[in-house]
Amino acid sequence: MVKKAFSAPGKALLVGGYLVLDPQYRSYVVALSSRMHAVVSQAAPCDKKGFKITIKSSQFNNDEWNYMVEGEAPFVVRELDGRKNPFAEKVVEVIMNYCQPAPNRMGDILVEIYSDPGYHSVGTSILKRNSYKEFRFHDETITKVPKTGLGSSAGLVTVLVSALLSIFKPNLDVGAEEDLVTIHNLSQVAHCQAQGKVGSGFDVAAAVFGSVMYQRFDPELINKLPAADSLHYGQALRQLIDETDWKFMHENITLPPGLRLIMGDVNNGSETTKLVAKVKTWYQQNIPRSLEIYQKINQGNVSFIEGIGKLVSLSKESPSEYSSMLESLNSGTDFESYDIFRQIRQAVEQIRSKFRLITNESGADIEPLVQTQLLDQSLNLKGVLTGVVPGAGGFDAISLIVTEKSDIPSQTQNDSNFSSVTWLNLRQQNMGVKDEVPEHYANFT
Ligand SMILES: Nc1ncnc2c1ncn2[C@@H]1O[C@H](COP(=O)(O)OP(=O)(O)O)[C@@H](O)[C@H]1O
Ligand SMILES: C[C@@](O)(CCOP(=O)(O)OP(=O)(O)O)CC(=O)O
Repeated sequence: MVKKAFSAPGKALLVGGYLVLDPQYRSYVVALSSRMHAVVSQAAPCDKKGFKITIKSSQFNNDEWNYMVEGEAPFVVRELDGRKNPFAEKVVEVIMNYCQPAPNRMGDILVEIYSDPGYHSVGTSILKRNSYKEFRFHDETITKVPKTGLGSSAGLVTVLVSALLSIFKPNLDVGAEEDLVTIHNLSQVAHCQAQGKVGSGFDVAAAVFGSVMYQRFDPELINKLPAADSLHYGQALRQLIDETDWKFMHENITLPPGLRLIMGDVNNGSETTKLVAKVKTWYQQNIPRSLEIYQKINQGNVSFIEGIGKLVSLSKESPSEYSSMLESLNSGTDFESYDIFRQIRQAVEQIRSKFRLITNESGADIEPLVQTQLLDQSLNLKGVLTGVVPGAGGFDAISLIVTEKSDIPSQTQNDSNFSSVTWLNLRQQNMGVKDEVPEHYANFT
């Protein structure tokens, strides 16, 4: 039996929150070392009129979803026991209508899902490992376990699309741009359909392509697809996936050498959809001033991206100058005398001050006072270049860019200002979807 395995990273949107919903603005997304995994295998065909796709998530109280595929296109899939997982269901539906297999000639498919520890709060879970991997096993179903906000659904959709597609397209090569674009387009469609809305898609883009400078696709591409049970769905889907230029930007980026990202989990309390709705209302009610504010934020975003790019270039062109800059950042002495560091700090301050203004005026807690205080105190720690409330903001987390040599947890452990922060054990990892070894997912004890 052929087995294959894939993994895809979680994300942190460092700059570009809210603006990224509009195709004209670019954002900066860092892929993280916490990854989602899928191991897929197919049984030999047997003489039946349909076949079953089983998706198993043993880490979440042995969650399992079984989808029956029968008849002919358009394929409408149903879960045999009425169990809901909209993301899994939409992936199965999208892949079936895109690949259009002959159900009577297919063997049953099993996909086992694993997610790295960073995605969910530890709670009462048990860590199990083998020599290659370690995962946390929870005693509750997936919807009951609190998330940390790394984009579990985007990761799930991306690895599931890769796994199922690899059955129908055995030469699928996740190292090839063309195949990655196919995985991306299919994943965006399934993810939007499962969410019931077309978000910016930066989380799916990072899961597929890794750390990227991202500018979104036109939401109409997905909005204008016919309904999944329509006779034209398969054809429209294939055209959209294979023959349409989505015109989105996904330029690979990397943080400068010697710097790394750290994430602090603060609390579990912000709902992105509510924040987005409040900001949209505020925006509409305050045109043209809101546009000017967005333009100021965008200036900050572009200046941040440019500053990071300058550091990457400097590290290559003048390594000794670069390393003394890092030294001064690490020791906290005089580093503001360096123009590029100042540019990055000022850019982030411009972004943050405008988001504080939007927070006050819209009632959406993008950078609430507690987070302002936390970030300002973080800037005084040794080795911290800058810090933001990632993504939609709120009370969930903070992200800091720090020197590799700094030890933020030990600088903050006895500091009551940081008592609400749990530093997450993850780092940036630029790689998007990648092949894994199926045998590495067995015998966890
Ligand atoms: N490990 C997993 N196994 C199965 N389904 C998962 C897993 N992780 C996430 N999901 C699916 O994604 C949903 C969470 O998506 P969502 O609420 O959008 O959170 P996020 O912001 O992390 O993407 C879960 O309810 C489940 O349907
Ligand atoms: C506001 C946004 O621009 C960014 C939201 O970023 P998060 O990283 O907070 O996202 P979730 O994981 O979905 O909560 C909305 C968007 O781009 O879709």
